[in-house]
Amino acid sequence: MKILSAAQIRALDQATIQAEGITSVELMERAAAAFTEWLLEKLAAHPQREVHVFCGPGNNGGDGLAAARLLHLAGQAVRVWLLPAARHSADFTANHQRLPSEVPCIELDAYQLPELSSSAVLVDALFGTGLNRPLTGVAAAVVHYLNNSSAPVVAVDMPSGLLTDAPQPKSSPVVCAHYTISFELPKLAFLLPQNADYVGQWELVSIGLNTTVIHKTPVDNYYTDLKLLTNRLPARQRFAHKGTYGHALLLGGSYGKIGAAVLAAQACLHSGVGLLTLAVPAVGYTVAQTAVPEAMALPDVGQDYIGELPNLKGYSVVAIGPGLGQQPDTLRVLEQLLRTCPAPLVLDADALNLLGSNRHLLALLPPDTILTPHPKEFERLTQPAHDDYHRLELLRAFCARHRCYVVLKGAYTCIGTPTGTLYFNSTGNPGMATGGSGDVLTGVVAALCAQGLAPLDAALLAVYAHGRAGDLGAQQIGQMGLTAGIIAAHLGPALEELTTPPTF
Ligand SMILES: NC(=O)C1=CN([C@@H]2O[C@H](COP(=O)(O)OP(=O)(O)OC[C@H]3O[C@@H](n4cnc5c(N)ncnc54)[C@H](OP(=O)(O)O)[C@@H]3O)[C@@H](O)[C@H]2O)[C@@H](O)CC1
Ligand SMILES: [K+]
Repeated sequence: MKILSAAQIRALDQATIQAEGITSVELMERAAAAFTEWLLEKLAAHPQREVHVFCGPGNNGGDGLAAARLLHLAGQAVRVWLLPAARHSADFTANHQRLPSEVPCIELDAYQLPELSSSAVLVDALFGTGLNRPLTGVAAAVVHYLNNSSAPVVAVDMPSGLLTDAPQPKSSPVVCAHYTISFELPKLAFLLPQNADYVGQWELVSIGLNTTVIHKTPVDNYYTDLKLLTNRLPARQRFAHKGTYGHALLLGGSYGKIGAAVLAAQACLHSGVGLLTLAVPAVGYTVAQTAVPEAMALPDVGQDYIGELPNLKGYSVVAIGPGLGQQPDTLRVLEQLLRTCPAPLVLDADALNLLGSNRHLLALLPPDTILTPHPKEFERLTQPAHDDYHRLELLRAFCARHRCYVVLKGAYTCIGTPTGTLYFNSTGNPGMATGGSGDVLTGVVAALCAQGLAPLDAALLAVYAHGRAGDLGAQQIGQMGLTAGIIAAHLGPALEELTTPPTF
């Protein structure tokens, strides 16, 4: 799915109106109907709750007015509160006029805001994608009022006060919605941790915006869904043998952290790799042979940490990092690897920390290398970010400069590419915030690279499948009970869902 800017969304609305020969009020009606349908479904179990719709002066307020009418027509108790304004949009006015006279519609007074019961449901239709400056005056007072209410708040399209694709000034109040019901496509603001308290749980409802125009709109940001991943993962071939699916070399583990290497290895094997060699320090040899008998174990000369680079001949990918430690000898191994690796390279965890504390080595990164940092590891490679938007700028610059792919891990893991396009992942859950989860991801990325996938495809599919495996695991034992091992165990079904079946 594409992620459009506020300006592009406006243009798309206009293009849809033109292409379909409808009026903008008719498009607004679709938006209001989709929102109302969502809300009525939520209210089905609590039909006695009164809905209070807070409307601003633009089309977001128009959506609110139209939704209030539709809720009333559906038999729902509803009340409208209007923000005082000098000007209103044409579609606001049209829907204001269409509001049945039985629906109470009252202008808000900052000094006398209504007292609402906690059983009420509050709809925030103050401002949407047209916000162009911080909220002040009555609008700011209403936002504070909504945020202090004990009733649930449902935002129409955007929580009011939040900008669609840029950070809002610190002084600007923003509605903290419990739910945000947004139209057609996700907004960048929804995907960043700094906005989590504003956006709450977000959902998309379709209003039939023109697919041809969406297809033609150039964007820098994508939200990775199943459709975007179609045809990227080939089905396994009938006459395949283990050589068909590549040979991965995984270097990791140190005293006390052999488990990280083991988890990465298990994930790699669950992700379709043909052969796996697991290079660990001597202390981990028996562990590796026992825990992952499917892999060939390669004991290092170092007892507690890796101190020597194995012969790299014959491998289709090399991954290094899980549980690696940051010993000087290991740093030398990493440098030698960067200088000599003939195969695609995946760097994670301590391999990234070693790079972060020896930044001159970044110049040695082979093009198309995949790095899988969490935000702290990424900052060690670049600089501290002022906020989540700045971090995305740093990500773009880093990937362009080093011609690499960076998998920036988080709730919506973001894959940066050398061309500047960012891909935000849509799968996964908070249960995956647990030790070893990242090691599992490294194993999946390595396995897909070993199978000959291009780095972008490998990164996109691995991140999606890893999240999906976490979701499947959580369905069975809940988010609290999720462990990295359980994520690894669900990779098979997750990847199966992504596999392209043979054409009929
Ligand atoms: N047909 C369509 O296009 C569809 C659009 N849809 C809906 O429209 C929404 C976008 O509507 P929109 O563009 O009218 O913007 P919106 O967010 O309502 O606010 C703009 C108004 O607020 C004002 N204003 C701005 N900032 C302000 C501030 N800080 N403090 C005070 N005032 C401020 C600004 O006026 P200004 O004062 O700048 O002249 C203007 O009057 C979108 O989110 C979706 O919900 C759907 O129905 C689908 C079909
Ligand atoms: K809103």
